[in-house]
Order: sequence, then structure tokens, then C-alpha cells
Amino acid sequence: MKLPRRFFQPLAAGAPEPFRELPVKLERMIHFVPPHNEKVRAKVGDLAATVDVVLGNLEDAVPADQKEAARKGFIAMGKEVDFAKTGTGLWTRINALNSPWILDDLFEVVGEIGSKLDVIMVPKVEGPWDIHYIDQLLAQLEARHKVEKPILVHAILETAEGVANVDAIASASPRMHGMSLGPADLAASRSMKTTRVGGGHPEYRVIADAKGEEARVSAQQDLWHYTIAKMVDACAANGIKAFYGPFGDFSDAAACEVQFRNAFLMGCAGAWTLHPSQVAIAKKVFAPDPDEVNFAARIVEAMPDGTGAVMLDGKMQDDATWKQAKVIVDLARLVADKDPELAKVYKLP
Ligand SMILES: CC(C)(COP(=O)(O)OP(=O)(O)OC[C@H]1O[C@@H](n2cnc3c(N)ncnc32)[C@H](O)[C@@H]1OP(=O)(O)O)[C@@H](O)C(=O)NCCC(=O)NCCSC(=O)C[C@](C)(O)C(=O)O
Ligand SMILES: [Mg+2]
Repeated sequence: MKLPRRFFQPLAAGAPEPFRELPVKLERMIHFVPPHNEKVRAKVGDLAATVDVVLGNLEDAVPADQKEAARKGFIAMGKEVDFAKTGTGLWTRINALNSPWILDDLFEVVGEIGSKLDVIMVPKVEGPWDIHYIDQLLAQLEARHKVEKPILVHAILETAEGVANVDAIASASPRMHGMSLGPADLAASRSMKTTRVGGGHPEYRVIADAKGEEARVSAQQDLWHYTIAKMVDACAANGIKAFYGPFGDFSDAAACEVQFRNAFLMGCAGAWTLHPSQVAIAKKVFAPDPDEVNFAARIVEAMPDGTGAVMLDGKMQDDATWKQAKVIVDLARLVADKDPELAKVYKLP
């Protein structure tokens, strides 16, 4: 293990100092764009103003014979679009560490648009060693290309080994931005019996005890509850952010909304959007409910220094509920800064 005092030192001479704290950013959705698709790429300039993060995907979902085209397309997109103008994050998902494309992905992307890139998403992370490898290589590339702001790393939790090592991954480097659930690869890795990308399964349920001839109530359960809870704890404990990941059934907006909301309530900051129709769902879900914001603002107002106990609407409030309220009010302020309509509804002082 590295000595604590060396944790925040740059890993290459000339590389930027790692961040001590994550930059504060609203990241309700990480919008996936297939950069080899010229038609979609042409629309990214307009799309950027409507989402919090644009991610050019280079990994799965890009055919093997289109990997070069996707990389070149992403670099062109990064050069053409002014993401900073709308405060939109620019991310990429690189190919896996054991793939033939990873080195060119990193060398070309950082070399060409390293200074515009906020986050690199790394798939199939198995343990802290994967993060250490990327960390060192990125520092060398940042130094070579005079990138002044550290490029952050976001891990996808999508193998059984990755889940087993989730805490060590979250604390592997000051470069860690956060983590997303990768339900498709994770299901395969665990031998789960589902062909869905995220979401529940009609056969995964509980059933009430038998009572004579009475019909037995039964309800679908959430296949991902355990993993999301584990990921949220690992991320929160290390001051980084947790994300739901993808929901593959674009035709079922209601199920997508419920999965996203469960993740939001459990502590996730956002989710992936794979299709334009999912952007509105993420915007709706990953902003706190106005009634909740108003109540939280009243708690903060009633306890100016955050200590003591007061009653509000028959409910006890104390130091802990003040902290809960602060989470909601702080997020509402971040959302209000970006969304004038919600700012009016939230009416925060
Ligand atoms: C599935 C696809 C091919 C269907 O694309 P389509 O064109 O057939 O769909 P459509 O409904 O006909 O599209 C309507 C319009 O939206 C456009 N459009 C459609 N999608 C997008 C988009 N993302 N961004 C911007 N625009 C988009 C599309 O071009 C079209 O525009 P038009 O009306 O002008 O003709 C397309 O939506 C797509 O490529 N989405 C991204 C897929 C992707 O990145 N998958 C990988 C992430 S999930 C994953 O990897 C798993 C994980 C984590 O690793 C693990 O769990 O293990
Ligand atoms: Mg995957």
C-alpha cells in the first residue's frame, strides 16, 4: 500500500496535481453516443445543451470493425463541440484493459483532446490493480500532452470479482470519480438467468403464505438491490459518486423510471441514458421532489446551526435529519442553477 502522504502526489513529472475533492457537478444522466454513427454525431452539438454529460462510447455496442471509426468520431466530436459553453461533461468509455484497442484509445484520445476530457469510464474493472494501471498511464499521457486538469476515472462494476473488490476499487486513486452498475456483463459473470439490460425479472419474486383457498399475493423483487447498496456504500465512504447504469428496454419508460428512482433514493447521483427518450426520465428522477425540497428547507431554517431537536408538522427533527435535509437542499440548489423552471418551483432562499 502506498504511504498516505504520497496518495495525492502526481504519478508522473509534469502531470497535474490530483483533485483533493471531486469537482461539484450535476450529473443526472451520462448520455451514451455511438461516435461511429455519423448521423447521431452530427446532432451532438444540439444534444449537448440538453444533457449533463455526453459520453462517446468506444467499447461494447461498437462493432469490432468500427472501433477505429468510433475513436476518430469521438475525437472529431470533442474538437467540434464546445461542451464547456453549456457546462456539459465530456466523457468516453474506453475498451477493456485486455482488449487490442485500449492503448490506441488512451494514446489517441488523450493526445488529441485530453484537455477537453473530464472523465474516462473503464469497463470490467476487477480490482484496484486495474485502476492503478490506468492511473499511471494517464499521468504519463497528461504530462506528455501538457493536460492541466486531471482526467478522472469512472469504473463500471460489471464482474463478480469487481463486486467482491468494490471498496478497494473506490479507494484506489484520487482520480476516482465514481462507479456505475453494469447489469448485463455482471449478470453473465454471475451466471444470473436474465437476458435483460438492467431492471427486474418477472420470475424473481416473493409470495405470501398459503391461506386456504385465498389467492396468494406475490410481488416482483429487485434483482439489483444488493449490488447497488454495496456500490453506494463503497462510493459514499470514499467521497465518490454512484450511478445506476443502463436500462435497456427503451419501450418501457415506466419500468426505467422506477429503477432510476430506486437508485436515486438509495444514494445514486444519476443513470445512463442510451436513447434520447430516456433523458427526460433521468431529469425527472434525479432532481429532488419539490415538496421534499420545501420540507428540507424548513428543517434547515428551523435549525440554523444544525444542532438540537425541533418539531415540524408533528415530526421530530435533530442533527441527523438536518444532515438529510442538507443533502436534498444542496442537490436542489445544483439542479436549480441549471434548470430555471425547477428553480421557480423550489423557491429556495
Ligand atoms: C440502440 C440504438 C442503436 C437504437 O438506435 P435507433 O436509431 O435504432 O433508435 P430510434 O428509436 O429509431 O432512434 C430515434 C432517433 O434518436 C436517435 N438516437 C438513438 N439513440 C441515440 C443516442 N444514444 N444519442 C443520440 N441520438 C440517438 C436516432 O438516430 C434517431 O434519430 P432520427 O429521428 O433523427 O433518425 C441507439 O439508441 C444507440 O446506439 N444507443 C446507445 C447504445 C449503447 O451505447 N449501448 C452500450 C451501453 S449499455 C452497455 O454497454 C451494458 C453494460 C453497462 O456494459 C453492461 O451492463 O454490461
Ligand atoms: Mg458491459
